[in-house]
Amino acid sequence: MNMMSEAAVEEAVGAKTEPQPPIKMQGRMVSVFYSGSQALFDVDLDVRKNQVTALIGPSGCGKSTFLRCLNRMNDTIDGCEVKGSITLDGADIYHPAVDVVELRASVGMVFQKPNPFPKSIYENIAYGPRIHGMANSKAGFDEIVETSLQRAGLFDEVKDRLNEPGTGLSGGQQQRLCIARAIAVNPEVILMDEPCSALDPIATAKVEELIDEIRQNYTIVIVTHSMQQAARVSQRTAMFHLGKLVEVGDTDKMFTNPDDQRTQDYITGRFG
Ligand SMILES: Nc1ncnc2c1ncn2[C@@H]1O[C@H](COP(=O)(O)OP(=O)(O)OP(=O)(O)O)[C@@H](O)[C@H]1O
Repeated sequence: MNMMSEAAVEEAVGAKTEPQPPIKMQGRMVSVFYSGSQALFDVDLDVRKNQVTALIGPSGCGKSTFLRCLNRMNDTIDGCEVKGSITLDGADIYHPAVDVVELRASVGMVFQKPNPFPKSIYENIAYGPRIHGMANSKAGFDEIVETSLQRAGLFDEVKDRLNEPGTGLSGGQQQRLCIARAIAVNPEVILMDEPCSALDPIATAKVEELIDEIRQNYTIVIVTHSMQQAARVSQRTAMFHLGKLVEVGDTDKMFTNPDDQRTQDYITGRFG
């Protein structure tokens, strides 16, 4: 019998389904407890490579809690316990042999409030690469600093004041500095917890443009309260409610034709 490959069958019938990018991170049955009180319930969620995945849902639904599981930031919270499994390229990130400092370089994080170190712009970027021994000469670090600032779309604005304090930049510039700092240690995934909530609309637009550009090279997971932002920047959206993952799907579908009534109610502003 003449068997056709799956791709050939799709071509023959004119199927338009785009192949999904490979899975970069995978959460299975992820539950989180704070001092025994359960905040996240059995979450199964895949994060796909070179996509932006948006986590949405009403306040307190567990978005940040799930985000922090992806680079073990919850380890830093007393009384917090994570159950289930989370993998990066198929490897368990909670395995006892995992070096958490290395993990957090591979899975970097950008916070709600820009938090540059109280050091120069240059040192904000060079600090991580120095700890990780990524260069062995001044020229090597100069190159990392320039490339990271370029990638974060900030180099032209700061190239003449690299030795001035990072805290002297505008809020939007500080947030792009924090993105450059995450980029400097060669991450594979960048987690962003409401990265624009402290920024004005123009700075927000710049960071959103930047997110769209850098996803070519990285995988991004973003927590946002802004439905417009989720719709603008993400390819996949995951909706949380009361600690549970309600549904996840292509952003276009989630915002036009979600399967779950709770998603419909949330995106149309009926609750949250
Ligand atoms: N450090 C903590 N200690 C104890 N409980 C916590 C802690 N962080 C979060 N929680 C609880 O876990 C639940 C989920 O919180 P989480 O911050 O993950 O939600 P969220 O969806 O990100 O909320 P928001 O949109 O308001 O930031 C909430 O009930 C919250 O009170």
